[in-house]
Amino acid sequence: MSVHSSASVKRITTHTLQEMKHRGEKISMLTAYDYSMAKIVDAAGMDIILVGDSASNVMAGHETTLPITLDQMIYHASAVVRAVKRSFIVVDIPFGSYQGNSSEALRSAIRIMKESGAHAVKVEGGSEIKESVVRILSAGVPVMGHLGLTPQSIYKFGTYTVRAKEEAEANKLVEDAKMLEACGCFAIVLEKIPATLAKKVSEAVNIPVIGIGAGPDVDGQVLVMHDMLGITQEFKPRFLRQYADLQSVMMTAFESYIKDVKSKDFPSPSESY
Ligand SMILES: Nc1nc(=O)c2c([nH]1)NC[C@@H]1CN(c3ccc(C(=O)N[C@@H](CCC(=O)O)C(=O)O)cc3)CN21
Ligand SMILES: CC(C)C(=O)C(=O)O
Ligand SMILES: [Mg+2]
Repeated sequence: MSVHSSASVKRITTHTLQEMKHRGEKISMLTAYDYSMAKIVDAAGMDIILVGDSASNVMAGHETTLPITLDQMIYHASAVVRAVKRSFIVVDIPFGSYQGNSSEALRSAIRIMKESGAHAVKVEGGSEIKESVVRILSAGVPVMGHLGLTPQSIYKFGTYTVRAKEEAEANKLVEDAKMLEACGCFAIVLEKIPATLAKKVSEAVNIPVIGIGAGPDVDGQVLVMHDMLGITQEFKPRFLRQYADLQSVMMTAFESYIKDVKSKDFPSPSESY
């Protein structure tokens, strides 16, 4: 039986991820928003698939993650769930569906779990959202935290610059990470903070810490799929490593197709009935 047949595939769980941290095996995490792409990411052996609210940018063309709705996140998440056999699937709870109201936070988390079949949710922030985190965890839903650059509060900061360079902000971040661990979160994402601070956080908590622009001394790395594939055009922050130039591959394919249609080369007799 092939390792990719459903019967023999061993699912990644929160427990697997915890063990990986303790073994020192780095955790791989990538976003996916649809069935076809998630199927490839899962088959490649990704540990965690994040149905990120970056879908707002990458899928819908919005400037920020704020406009995407809970219904839209559930639509993306259900498509990903249908494709995946092994990866652990985490879904961002979108802006406005959990902040400042723990009952709504619980309702949103339960809708995601029930309607998409995903395995966990992710929320941005520390002490400000503690009640929501506790409430979601009380229902048995695994929660991933997200500290540092938190794009859902971009208008509070005004820029996407590196976070927690000042000592006060760095101290709060460490305290928030400890708080999230104490509440029972199974992992934390750290976005765009100094590598030294990320290392300190990873050592201060026992749960896996996944970085994006947080240096090498964390327990895993996450990137946005379309950025690392070179489909995204303008977005080239320092933390991004581009693993392919799909933009030019796709452009060539589209141009060839147009040419073949115009020249009547396509379809040929063998492509016709
Ligand atoms: N395509 C995409 N990739 C992402 O990584 C991503 C999204 N969208 N949307 C949601 C958040 C927003 N994120 C961001 C956004 C901007 C920077 C950033 O570094 N921007 C500028 C620098 C801005 C500044 O220094 O003021 C850059 O260098 O591109 C990083 C992460 C990460 N997430
Ligand atoms: C960048 C990652 C961590 C994320 O939250 C997203 O893709 O929405
Ligand atoms: Mg996000």
